[in-house]
Amino acid sequence: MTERSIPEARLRAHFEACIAAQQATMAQALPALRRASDALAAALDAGHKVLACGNGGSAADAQHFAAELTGRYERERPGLPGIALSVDTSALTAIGNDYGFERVFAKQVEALGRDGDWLLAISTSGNSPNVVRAIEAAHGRGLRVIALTGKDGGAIARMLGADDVELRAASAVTARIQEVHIVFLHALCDAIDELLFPR
Ligand SMILES: O=C(CO)[C@@H](O)[C@H](O)[C@H](O)[C@H](O)COP(=O)(O)O
Ligand SMILES: [Zn+2]
Repeated sequence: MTERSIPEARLRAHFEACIAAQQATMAQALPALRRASDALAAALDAGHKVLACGNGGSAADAQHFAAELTGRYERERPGLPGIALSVDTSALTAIGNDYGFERVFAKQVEALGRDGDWLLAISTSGNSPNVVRAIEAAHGRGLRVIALTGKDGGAIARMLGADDVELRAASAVTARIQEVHIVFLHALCDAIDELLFPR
């Protein structure tokens, strides 16, 4: 076992930076989060579905959210239609191999997306080309977009329409942005439960 030990101050700094990012985001994102919550709940209530995509940690977030829709969040309720586009290795490798990695989500959006569905597009930089292409495909298929971003919102912020919603984490650090994104996603789950399945 190593005799080296990480200073507690360094560990504390993670929490402090996370808290600061959460507070800065809370100060500016609640109206957009409310709009996203209401829109998503209404779409699911009308029988539409959510497609979710992102890379790396954001792929995990997309899967996490889809699982909370199809399974459950905090209360017992019927499953809701959410599909993560990052989970099908055959689709990812075939589309990536045949069309290029930039098309891995877009091609699935074209195949699965229907008018009235929503795309949950997650990118901390707002610049991942395959997420950008997924949003283009979504717009072409009549889907609206909830984009989870950070930094300056990147290319994604500039391509959203008036019917889309950007939820931007107020941080320039990828890890902090991801931590805020998880709060956004759990808040959306809670709002969906509260609006569609009130206790
Ligand atoms: O989780 C992390 C870093 O915390 C990484 O896996 C990270 O998600 C990857 O580098 C992604 O490719 C970053 O893409 P994006 O958030 O800029 O769209
Ligand atoms: Zn990470």
